[in-house]
Amino acid sequence: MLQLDNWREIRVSAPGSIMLMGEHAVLYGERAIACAVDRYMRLRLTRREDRAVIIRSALAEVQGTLDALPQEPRLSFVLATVGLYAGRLPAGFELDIESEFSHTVGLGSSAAVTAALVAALSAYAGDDTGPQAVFDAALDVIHAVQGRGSGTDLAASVQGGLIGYRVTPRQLERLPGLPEICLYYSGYKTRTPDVLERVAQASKGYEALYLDLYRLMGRTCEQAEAAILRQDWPALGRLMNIYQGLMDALGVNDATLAQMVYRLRANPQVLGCKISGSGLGDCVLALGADDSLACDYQRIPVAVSPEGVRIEYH
Ligand SMILES: C[C@@](O)(CCO)CC(=O)[O-]
Repeated sequence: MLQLDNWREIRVSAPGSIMLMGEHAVLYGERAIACAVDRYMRLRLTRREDRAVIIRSALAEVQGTLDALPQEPRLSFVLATVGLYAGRLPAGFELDIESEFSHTVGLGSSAAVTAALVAALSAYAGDDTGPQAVFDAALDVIHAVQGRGSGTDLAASVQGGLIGYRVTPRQLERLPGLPEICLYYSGYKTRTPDVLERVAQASKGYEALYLDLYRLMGRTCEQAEAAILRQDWPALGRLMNIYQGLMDALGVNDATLAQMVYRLRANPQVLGCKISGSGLGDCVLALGADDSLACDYQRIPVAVSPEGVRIEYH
């Protein structure tokens, strides 16, 4: 408890994350694989004597009090998190948010900022800051802001490393590392809730077929976990390609993403590649790297971050 009494500043970092496999199917009870990546969201929280709340980030600045915070859609996850804790905090605070990655690329910035802020405010409130408590509170915020969400990227961000994950019954296993992976940003994205709505519309009249697709995605993901455990990278690449075919069947592939995928697959150094995340834009993930695509699409080299949410008291 000494650290809770004496701190002047709480610093929290949380890694970004990517989905390696399991997109969409994880919402239907199948397993997913995600990893924390070495790009971090960093927060600095200093306490105030009064009830003022001042939040500064590259996206927006907000000033209010614990009792009345303004609306700011660009900080919806941050403000929802503050709202969750406002009644339990002894006084106001100033918060500086710095991100090592843009919120437009698919590195799970909403999950990372929510995880980091839940940890910071839990520390300030004297609550449990363990990974399970941070995960549960952050998932509540994500559900409140965006509706559905499996929490896969959040789990990776909180725990760090490469993880196998299932929603119910909740399972989370650490997996060993990966060889070189690389993301390529398509230049546009469709919000996950909108992609989910498109899939829901497309599945009308084909519900049983879609459930079979989710089951196949789940089997593919389980085999991918086995390939990771035995470090069989050609097999993992092949399974990524199979999963990409299933994403296409689901209707979340498009012409640009398909072209990126096929250009990457033309390189023998790329063992496999697929959309990472919900689809209809955002990023393609390659197992291996390819320089030729980098002149047309932003290349985002990433490595697995063994570290999840980290709290420091100063
Ligand atoms: C499409 C989805 O499976 C992945 C989005 O990154 C949604 C989710 O898991 O919450």
